[in-house]
Amino acid sequence: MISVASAETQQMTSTPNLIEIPSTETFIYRSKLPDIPISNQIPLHTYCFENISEFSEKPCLITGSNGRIYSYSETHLICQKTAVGLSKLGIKKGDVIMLLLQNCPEFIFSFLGASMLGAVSTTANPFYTQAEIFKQFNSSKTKLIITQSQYVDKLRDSSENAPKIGEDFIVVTIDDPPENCIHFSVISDADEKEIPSVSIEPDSAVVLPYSSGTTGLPKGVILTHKSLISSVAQQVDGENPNLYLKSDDVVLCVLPLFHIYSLHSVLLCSLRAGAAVLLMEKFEINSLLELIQRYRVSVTPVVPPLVLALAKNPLVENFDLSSIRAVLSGAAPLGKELQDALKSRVPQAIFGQGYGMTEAGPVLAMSLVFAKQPFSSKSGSCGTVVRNAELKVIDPETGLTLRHNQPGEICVRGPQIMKGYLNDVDATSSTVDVEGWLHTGDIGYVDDDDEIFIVDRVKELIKFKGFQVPPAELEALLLSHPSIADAAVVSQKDDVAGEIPVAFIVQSNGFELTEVAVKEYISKQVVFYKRLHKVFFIHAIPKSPSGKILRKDLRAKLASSLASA
Ligand SMILES: CC(C)(COP(=O)(O)OP(=O)(O)OC[C@H]1O[C@@H](n2cnc3c(N)ncnc32)[C@H](O)[C@@H]1OP(=O)(O)O)[C@@H](O)C(=O)NCCC(=O)NCCSC(=O)/C=C/c1ccc(O)cc1
Repeated sequence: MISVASAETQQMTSTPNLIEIPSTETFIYRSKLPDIPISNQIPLHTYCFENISEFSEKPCLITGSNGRIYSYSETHLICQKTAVGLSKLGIKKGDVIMLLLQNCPEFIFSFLGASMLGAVSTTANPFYTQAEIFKQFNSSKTKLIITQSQYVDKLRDSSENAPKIGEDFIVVTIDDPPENCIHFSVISDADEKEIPSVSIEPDSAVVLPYSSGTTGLPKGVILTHKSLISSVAQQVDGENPNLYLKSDDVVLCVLPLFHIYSLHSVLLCSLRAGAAVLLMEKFEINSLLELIQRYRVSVTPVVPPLVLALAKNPLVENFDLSSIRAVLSGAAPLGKELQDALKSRVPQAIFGQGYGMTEAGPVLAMSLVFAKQPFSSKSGSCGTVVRNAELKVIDPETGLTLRHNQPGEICVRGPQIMKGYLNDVDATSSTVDVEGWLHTGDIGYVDDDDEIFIVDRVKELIKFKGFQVPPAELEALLLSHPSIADAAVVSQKDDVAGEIPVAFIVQSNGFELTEVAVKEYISKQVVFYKRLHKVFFIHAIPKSPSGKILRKDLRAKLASSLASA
């Protein structure tokens, strides 16, 4: 639905002899679903468990690895106990804890327990290197880390001024605790009656994921109680929810909870709706299929590489996937051929895409095929804008809004978007403008049926299997190499991963460097998905007069070298 909103702000002056510029209309897209009242003035945990009396004895969390099932009442109780346990370790309102965990029940107990104290969880990939973990640790001012014992070695930095476990921060492990660490049971066995009473403002942070946004290095994205509640409500609340989840649904949680897609659209949406969440620590096709069959999984939020695995792997034929009623794909574009290939294997399921971005809190658009009273949707579309929000498409040069079918930068506004980047006013103001519009850096258009199609990206970001690879981070590492004079990292299309990072390098005079040496230099310092897949040696990095890397030129170079190969 399109509505013509207030005329764009014009600089009007009272000087009589100035020519008046005709006002320009702003075209704003809204959901086909009506706005709903959203109770976003309460804390996130209260909102998630608000309807718990309707399903308190139903399964809430199912642990795929050992079959342990936690009912809603049990989950709620352990979250409260964990809140008390964390507070006994000194965690209080406004403090940050780091969840360095794969998917497991303790992730949820800790996240919601911290929320109950008004504390904030920063989420991180346990595969991060020591340097990556400590960057986020220092930036977020983490006081306590919850992790698994196998990752504790990475938290021991022997350099002199580095923070030390037990002295400068606390480490809690969910399995046997190594030296100076505390077992999770110490916090989860606390007496829930001792829960401190805290007043939590809707605008206070509850989660702090890291994202590089449209440009630069990873930054802490402040998502508040209000923003996350709004985003969950936009999906699952109202008489005709956009993403209709039922309390007898079993929702697959194989995507990592340390990213906002899974945290929001799998966990929080399921909790609000009373559905069961099936937790898988890591993706492995055989156990995934076994678990879908055993627990009659009905909703599967996925990313395109998982669609590929399910569509192509011959093992799929050996399992009963008839329980799946909905397949939601997000985080990267899903091609029609791939969608159709999986559709032929699970013909009873509805397919659709969601469009999210950490900074957008996260969901901008969701396919209406998932609504309780659904609308049809075209393959390739990533949905229509969520309710209680506005979306516009602007010409990146002029900032003027574009109408149907004209590609431009997608912008979104609503109560769900981030409060801002942590301690980074400049990055915040170049992402969220003074009128509250979040500029995504994605180029797309809205068709005549109000469906959104993403066609390109103005942002630098590379997405490997849905994971963010910020080129600026790899470029900074490359430039720290003594034999590298200049460097640029861009994406190359890839059938399996979607995109892979490749580097263009200018060598310093007189030094000989090999592709293997450059790749090794990077892979030692970064998590697996940021590794370079190819290195090209060139004489100069193409740059604009202001010094900006001309990434489009490099991508074109790449495409032509591939074509001639
Ligand atoms: C499940 C995937 C698709 C595939 O996993 P994989 O096949 O294991 O491949 P990986 O490349 O990830 O793993 C690399 C290696 O790490 C290994 N590994 C891996 N987990 C383990 C392990 N727990 N132990 C031990 N070895 C391991 C794995 O086995 C593998 O080893 P190797 O085969 O030797 O290379 C994985 O890539 C993945 O989770 N990707 C999704 C990332 C993601 O969630 N992104 C979302 C960002 S936020 C966003 O964009 C929001 C959008 C959004 C959109 C819509 C919405 O509604 C809301 C939001």
